[in-house]
Formats: sequence, structure tokens, C-alpha cells
Amino acid sequence: MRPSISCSSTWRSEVASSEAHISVRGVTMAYGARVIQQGLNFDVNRGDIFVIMGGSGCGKSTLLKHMLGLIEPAAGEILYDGQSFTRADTATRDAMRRRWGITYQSGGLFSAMTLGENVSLPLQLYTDYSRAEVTEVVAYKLALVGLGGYESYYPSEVSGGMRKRAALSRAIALDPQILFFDEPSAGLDPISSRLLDELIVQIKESMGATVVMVTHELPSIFGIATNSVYLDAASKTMIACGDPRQLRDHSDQPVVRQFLAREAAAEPEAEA
Ligand SMILES: Nc1ncnc2c1ncn2[C@@H]1O[C@H](COP(=O)(O)OP(=O)(O)OP(=O)(O)O)[C@@H](O)[C@H]1O
Repeated sequence: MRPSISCSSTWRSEVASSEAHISVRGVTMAYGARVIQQGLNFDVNRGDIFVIMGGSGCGKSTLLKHMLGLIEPAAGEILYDGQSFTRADTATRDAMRRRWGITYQSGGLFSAMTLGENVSLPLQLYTDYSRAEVTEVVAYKLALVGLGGYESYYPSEVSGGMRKRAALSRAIALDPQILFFDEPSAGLDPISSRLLDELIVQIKESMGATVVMVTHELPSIFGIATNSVYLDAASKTMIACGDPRQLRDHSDQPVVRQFLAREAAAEPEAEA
């Protein structure tokens, strides 16, 4: 088994670095007795677009679920702004979650609700905005993702790319500090996928947010990611972290270089 590595110079002291927005410390992930990954140590820095990478079944989605608190680590902890989420009580966790926006692979829009109603849901649940204020914020958030005027459309009446953007609009309704994406461009054509990437960067910059995403899409990884971790299924631990372009060219792990270079070779522009 390869030795586990750390993406933070400070993790051994269990003190999060000042830039760290999210700190994963000594995390083991398991389903029952079956360990999926262990020895996970890395920081997601404030303002990063951070990608969780690795081959099929290595545990990317499982890691995202741990970061979201949907699964508890078998060992170790996850901190947000230096505060342990893993050890926090329910009220503290709920308060921490309020700072997150999440979009799932399917989009997760309610099909019986219009786009406007979908986006208004978190505002109705978690704010005391008046009806007029909700309407105003919904219009603004839909406009931010290029869907101004689509309030009354149902998800089935718009394209897949528009549904993804509507889901993003709902995720940013409460001005989150962290945006989580599970395969954001799954099922999209390359152009829609690229537009969504550009939108993610714009939204991140305009909101000053940090982004964490699971994606297989190499154009997205090389196009927008600033930082990453690579989970290895064979050794059940992370074997690389850092800027994906640097890892592609300079990782000391052949499997990481191959993972990034092989998929890069499949990109249309690489064949031209
Ligand atoms: N609820 C569960 N109970 C038991 N095992 C699970 C569960 N969910 C996932 N697994 C297993 O954990 C491992 C990691 O799964 P996970 O979905 O996190 O991988 P992944 O890297 O996201 O995969 P992919 O790239 O194919 O989506 C797989 O072997 C999977 O079969």
C-alpha cells in the first residue's frame, strides 16, 4: 500500500491553515467493515474550485457525502473554517449547512414546481422575506444564471442545460459560501457543459464562494479547477493533490498522470 500523503503542511498539528475553508483530517470512509478510503488529509482553500478525482468506484461520491455530513467518517474529522463539523451538535451543523449550496447530478428540481417556485423554496424555508422580496430575489437569481423571465416554466419545458442552471440558481438562493456539485455537466453536450463551467466560475467570483465538485470531465478539470485530490481505488487512499495541470505534467504517481493524460488525449481539440 502506498503511504498516505497530505495536501496541507499544517494538518499534523490538527490546526487548519488560515486559508483553509474546508479541512479533511485523517478521514477514513467505510461502509460497514468495508473501507473505501483512509488517511485522507487535505485542505480546500477559500476561493478554490476544488475537484475530487479518481477512477470509477474509488469513493468520490462517498467523499462528497462525507463533506456534506450525509455519512459520518469511520475515523478523522472534517472542519469548516477551522470548526469541526464532525464533532458539532445538530444546531451547529444546521447553521454550518446554511452556508452551503448543493446541486446534485440529476439537478434535483421538483418537476411539479415551476423554475421560479423551485428557486423560491429555500427562501421560503429559511428566510423571513416577504412574498415581494422572494419574487425579487428569485428573478435576480434566475437572471444570474441566464434564465431571467423563465420563472413560470416547468423543468420539463426547458433544456437539460437550462435545468442545470436552474438548479444552480436554487443552490445560490441563500448566498452560500461553499457550492458543492456532483457531476455538474453529466448528460450535457460539450457546448452546454462549457457554458455551465463558465457560469460556475462567474458565480463563484461574483459571490466570493468556494467550489467543491466531483467530475469526470477533463475539459472541466483543466478548464476551471484550481485544486484537486486524486483518490486511488487500489491503495484506498489519496495519492496526489494540487493543481490538476501540474499533476498531469509533474505528478510522481504514474497512475495520476495516465488518468489525466489519457482522458486529455480523448478531447476533440487534442486530436486536431
Ligand atoms: N451505500 C453504499 N453501501 C455500500 N457500498 C457503497 C455504497 N455506496 C457506494 N458504495 C461502494 O463504495 C465504493 C465507492 O463508491 P462511490 O460511488 O463513492 O465511488 P465513485 O468514485 O463516486 O464512483 P463513480 O466514479 O463510478 O461514480 C464503490 O465500491 C461502491 O460500490
